[in-house]
Amino acid sequence: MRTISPRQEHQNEQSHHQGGGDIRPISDASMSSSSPSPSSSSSYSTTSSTTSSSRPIIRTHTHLTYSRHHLIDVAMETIKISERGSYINPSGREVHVKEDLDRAVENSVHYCHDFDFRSALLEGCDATGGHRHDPSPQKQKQQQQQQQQQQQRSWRRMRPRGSSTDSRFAKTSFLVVSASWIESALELLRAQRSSSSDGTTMMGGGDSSYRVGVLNSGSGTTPGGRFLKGTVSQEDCLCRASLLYSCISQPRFQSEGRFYGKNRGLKYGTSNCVIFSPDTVEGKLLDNYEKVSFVTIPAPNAFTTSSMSGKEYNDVEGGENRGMASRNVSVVDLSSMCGVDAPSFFDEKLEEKRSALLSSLSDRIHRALSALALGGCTDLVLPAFGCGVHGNDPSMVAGVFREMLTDTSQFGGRFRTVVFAVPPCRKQNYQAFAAYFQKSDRPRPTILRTRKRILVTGGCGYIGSHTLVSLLDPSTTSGTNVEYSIVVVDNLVNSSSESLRRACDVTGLGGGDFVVDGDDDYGTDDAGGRLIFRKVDCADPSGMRAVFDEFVPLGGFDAAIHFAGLKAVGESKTMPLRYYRVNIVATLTLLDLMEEYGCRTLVFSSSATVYGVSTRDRLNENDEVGTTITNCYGRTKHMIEQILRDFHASHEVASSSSGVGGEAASSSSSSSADVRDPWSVVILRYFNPAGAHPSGKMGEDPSGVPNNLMPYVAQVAVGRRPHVTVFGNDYDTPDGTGIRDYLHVMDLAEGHVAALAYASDEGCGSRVGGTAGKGKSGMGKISTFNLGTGTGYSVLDMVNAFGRAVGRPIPVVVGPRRPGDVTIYMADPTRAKEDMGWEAKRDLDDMCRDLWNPPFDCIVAFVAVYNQFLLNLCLVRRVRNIRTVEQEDALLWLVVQPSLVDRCRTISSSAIALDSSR
Ligand SMILES: O=c1ccn([C@@H]2O[C@H](COP(=O)(O)OP(=O)(O)O[C@H]3O[C@H](CO)[C@H](O)[C@H](O)[C@H]3O)[C@@H](O)[C@H]2O)c(=O)[nH]1
Repeated sequence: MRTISPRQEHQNEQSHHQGGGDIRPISDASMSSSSPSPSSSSSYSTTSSTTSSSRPIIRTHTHLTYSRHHLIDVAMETIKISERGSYINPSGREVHVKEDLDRAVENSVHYCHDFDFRSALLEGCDATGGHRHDPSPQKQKQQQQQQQQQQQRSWRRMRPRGSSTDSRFAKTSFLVVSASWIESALELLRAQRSSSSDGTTMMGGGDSSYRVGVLNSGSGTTPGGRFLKGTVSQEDCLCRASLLYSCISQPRFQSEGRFYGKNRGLKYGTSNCVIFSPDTVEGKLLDNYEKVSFVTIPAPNAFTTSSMSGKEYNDVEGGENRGMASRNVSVVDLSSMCGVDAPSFFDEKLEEKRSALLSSLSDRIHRALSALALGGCTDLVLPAFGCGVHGNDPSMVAGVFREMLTDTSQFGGRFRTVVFAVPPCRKQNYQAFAAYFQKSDRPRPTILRTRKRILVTGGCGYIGSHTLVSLLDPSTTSGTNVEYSIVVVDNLVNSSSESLRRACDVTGLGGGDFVVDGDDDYGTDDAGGRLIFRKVDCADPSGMRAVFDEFVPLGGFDAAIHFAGLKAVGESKTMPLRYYRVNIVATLTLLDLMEEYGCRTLVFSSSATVYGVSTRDRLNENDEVGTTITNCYGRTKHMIEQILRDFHASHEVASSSSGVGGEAASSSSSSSADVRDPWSVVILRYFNPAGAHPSGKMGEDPSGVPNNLMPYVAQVAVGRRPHVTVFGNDYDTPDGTGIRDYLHVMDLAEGHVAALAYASDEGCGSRVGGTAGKGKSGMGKISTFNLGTGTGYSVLDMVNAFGRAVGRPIPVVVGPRRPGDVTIYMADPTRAKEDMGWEAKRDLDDMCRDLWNPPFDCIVAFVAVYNQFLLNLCLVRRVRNIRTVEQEDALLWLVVQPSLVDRCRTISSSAIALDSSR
């Protein structure tokens, strides 16, 4: 169990926690300098203000969420690499970094708070690194001369051939990317290198004279922030992924008056001292490491201003901001960047504080850019400086950067490419920077994908886990502007978190590391984790509250998909109270918390069973529901639909009575929220889901005897059961057996993506999973959709189709009708197609083929059991040595199915080969 609540954890980290992003484990294959495979990466969120065809394309890998322990291990390994001076690369070769690392450490420069960057830039040299505290003028002069000579030597070594600090480019090329900083730096290096080698040119010409510099929004008091403690601020991530820590943690930066010494001596805030670390060894486990320069300076902290006056802030925030105007640092016009919030800032005191913050921000950004320019950096990777837990307004920060970097400004043309890298989880930061670095006469970004965080209850089950695949798969959501990160809550009563690992596996998102289990002290997904798991019962208010609380600092949830609940029709008849308690209470708990935390978009997993015993062949959403339902499970679904309608209606009443002026509605808790967002609810009535993910790695795994037809048929096909009992062949249908609307589970999964887009007004529902639709918006509404194909198949159709997929007939025995079964149950799916643009794409053969595709891992597991069995036979010659039910079950499979044994043998050998190659 967690020993510290995520909220506490977040608060504890606030002083150094910058907003995450570059979790880049030392062993992460994506560190490799080779191009990422399409399945493990996605290119997105690239906004450029130039039309240059040769601009670097930043590809961003999926961001993984790692346990804090893992991150600490990575940090320790980084330290060891620094000490050892070498590392073993992925090919097993020892790569020596010592020489370059020593040089980077030695050449790291400290600029004191009064170092005059402006003059240094004008002179085109870096001067001395600035020592303010020299005791005598004579000694100071002597020291300066010495240092100048030393620096000149250093710069001669470091400065790229053919360039000087005052070299200028025709134009700076800007990019805003949803990616991590190191990743962006690596891509810049690759892009520059390829533009040099293939003869095409970057802005300003492609040659080898480039140096990539990264702005590190660092801790003022502790080198590397808390990277040794496994946290995920920008600095933490940079220090794990490079050898920057060795450069900034040197004792000479700790002494009084120097960077850390100076900052530690301040009562409030941080100073504007700067450390420039040239050509720091970066990318520890790349085949060959790269060299990137870093400038380290703390970002001003917006929260500091709330506890003091603007004057105080100016005075104490390093104490160096006084007199900034006299150093002629350009301060951006405040009114131009106040956006919609502007009026609230014109409170006199707030205005004063904001002005002070802006001054400090301008000063620090100026100093950071100056240090990078003096250091000969031609291409920059910049963060949303201080826009994480330091609370700076991203529009303000982007505005300051623009003021300093664009064409006519001070650094206009000073750099060749400037990449603003914003971790995917920081969509507001991304949008602010995209807005500032995209002018109307320049092409709009073709894709501006934002990340939405979705809470999925019951996500480990059959339909839930397949839906995760669709939500995570870029090809499913390619028609939308969004990308999803998912938090799954599930009590695992009837499922396993293994399905999440499989979901990650089939989407190429990183296997087991991707899943964060609730039983350990793991970090949050501040770095943009795509799939997080919390083992929580949806009906447990405190457990669920902890999950909502945990994600508040990260922006909370944009929507929820509610799968959690019990679903066995037969069981529900024998334990009705359990069904009512679990299904209804879980929903009420979820709704309460969604309301409280302002998450107002819900997709609910209902069932066609709510239509009850209908006499209509094709059911549409306006048909009567509820009156003829034959089991408690179905009634819980119907009741929840009713609850959702009542709940939604109550908000419509509240918002209409609150009026434009936001007059109080009846309930105080809802009235404040009602003027913000309307509730959008989509109820999905599933018909008969069947099939599995085509990879064969996922599927339905019912415990005990399957209730539904297709899982039962599958067990007969593998010899686990002798035959299928057909429940009645005297129905009024062509072959006498019942007809149902069977739907491929991946079509059903895509129906949820469409529903989410529809409910959230993403305007792209028409492209998700189906053909042309109108893509209407369901925002603010409650809508109900049938998810079915509109085509019916009889029991015998299904059994025969499966027999075709398997390659032999499936034995059937005709039995009596099953009580409660109806003759025909088919969907009229027109509304889903017209409103959400969704329709089923897969047919009966797809369903049977994918269901038959046996899970690879499962076969390998059986091979292991089979081998164990043979061993036992040899040793003891008694079958009794097979000890577990699973072993007996597996043995039964293997004995009954010799063909499967053969397949197992074949696959077994390739599995061994696979293992040894890893
Ligand atoms: O061993 C079996 C199992 C089923 N059937 C027949 O196969 C058809 C499908 O039966 P399922 O149990 O697979 O599915 P149902 O249509 O009965 O019910 C399913 O679909 C419903 C909506 O159509 C509800 O969602 C319900 O919860 C869900 O179990 C029926 O004619 C049934 O009589 C057999 O002949 N033999």
